[in-house]
Amino acid sequence: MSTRIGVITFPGSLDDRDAQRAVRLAGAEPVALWHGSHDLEGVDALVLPGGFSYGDYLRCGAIASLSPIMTEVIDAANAGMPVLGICNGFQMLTEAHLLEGGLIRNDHGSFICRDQVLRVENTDTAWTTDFTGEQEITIPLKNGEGGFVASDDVLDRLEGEGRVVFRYVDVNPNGSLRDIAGICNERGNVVGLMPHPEHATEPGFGPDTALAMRSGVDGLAFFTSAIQRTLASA
Ligand SMILES: NC(=O)CC[C@H](N)C(=O)O
Repeated sequence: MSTRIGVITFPGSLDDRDAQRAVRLAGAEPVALWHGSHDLEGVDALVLPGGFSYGDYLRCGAIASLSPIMTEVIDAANAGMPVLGICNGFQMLTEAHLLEGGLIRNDHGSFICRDQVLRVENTDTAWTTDFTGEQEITIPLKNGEGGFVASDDVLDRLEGEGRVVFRYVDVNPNGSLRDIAGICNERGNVVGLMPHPEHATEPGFGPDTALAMRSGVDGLAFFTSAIQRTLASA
């Protein structure tokens, strides 16, 4: 039986279909879940996708983090289920306090869209075991509120505990403190990042490989990692 990975659609989600496709390309079964439901339909892992939930009103992800299904997401995350928040999904995970810190407006004040190089600094999380340590990957970045902020204490703790999972390389595109692109919770089952792995899973449809000199499918390993994790704990 294949791993079933749920992708939650919120009002204003944009990348839910791409996330479902990435799950399928990685070899798992995508399960479409709705924010207004209280049923995770027995999935083995969860993706909170990118987009503009509730039109980014209040703060990006703030209203969606109060959706009915988030009660179940929080319970599942606390029980150890692999949960990945991508961009708007990362914003929701910080708003729901499943991840520390917060995301604020890019320091240059504009929406940004680019192929971004990241360094994978923790390969022990549920979503990164298929990377090698210090591996540099290129995946798309597209957001208006991607600046990661936290107090010095929290930043020191995240770094000290190896919970900075991804760091921006070459360019810091948004003013994120300490070049942080993504983090995980203490257990390593909940991961959030601003760039978009689901958009780099299919040759010819991801980053500009001529420019990046890379495969263009660096995002696939997020999903294959989660599949390995769910099979290992089955
Ligand atoms: N791609 C996204 O998920 C964007 C998230 C959010 N709407 C922002 O602009 O910051």
